[in-house]
Amino acid sequence: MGVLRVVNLGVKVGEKKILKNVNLFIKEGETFVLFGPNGSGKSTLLNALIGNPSYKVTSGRILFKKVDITNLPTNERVKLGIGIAFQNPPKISGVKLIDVLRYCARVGGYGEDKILELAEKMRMTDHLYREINMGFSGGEVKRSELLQLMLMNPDLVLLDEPDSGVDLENVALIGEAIRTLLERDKEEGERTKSGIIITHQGHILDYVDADYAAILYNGRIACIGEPKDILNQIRNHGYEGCLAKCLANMENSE
Ligand SMILES: Nc1ncnc2c1ncn2[C@@H]1O[C@H](COP(=O)(O)OP(=O)(O)OP(=O)(O)O)[C@@H](O)[C@H]1O
Repeated sequence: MGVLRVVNLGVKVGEKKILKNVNLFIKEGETFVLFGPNGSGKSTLLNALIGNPSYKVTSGRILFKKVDITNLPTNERVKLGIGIAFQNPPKISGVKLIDVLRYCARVGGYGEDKILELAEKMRMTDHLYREINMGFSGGEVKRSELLQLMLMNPDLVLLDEPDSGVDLENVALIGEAIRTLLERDKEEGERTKSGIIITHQGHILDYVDADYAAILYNGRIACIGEPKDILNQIRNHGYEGCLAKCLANMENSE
């Protein structure tokens, strides 16, 4: 069953058209990896999926669990089961991490004990009463974002560069957490959680055996394939070379 269907999506930020015609279909239990050059619109796509009002949908539709969410506010999308870990979440003075975690735990149906258990697991116990993201290191920000997601327990997990700027030990911790969040240790047919992971270097792929990947380029999604294969092609041929190869393969198979 399809959990997310994005049809002909166009999105602009301010006056700039970023996404032109994005089409995406994700089944229940599937994890999808999105590559693409800086500024190609990967974060824009995730922001549009979660309903950030700065990202205006100019065309197309977003369907989640068969509900048209294109015009729904973010809190309604969260209630339906979408969660996001931002690349650069805001620092909010006066709001402590624990306050945000309590909101997340309410969404996920968990109590205070689960907050403490997962905070320890994500090594964030010492940060609970600090203002959120204020002075957090890069790795701490990523662990905090994941902790929030773990407490919300969403059905569709949107992860914007969870592995960027993270040291090797933290990549392992984050990788294990994402694997659990996306139920990657369960058998294929038993997974109910789906995800989109944006990554540049692909470190996270050492921990999460994603189902497939694609490149966002020129406002569109192209070059769908096996994640490590696509990553190698990008490494060896660059984005444009990779896209040219994909096009050639498609023509040969027709
Ligand atoms: N609030 C904004 N106002 C103006 N332009 C914006 C805004 N947010 C994003 N953009 C522009 O939209 C384009 C796409 O940005 P986006 O962050 O989606 O790219 P990305 O693929 O995630 O890049 P990266 O790999 O560098 O994180 C960029 O040119 C960016 O400058």
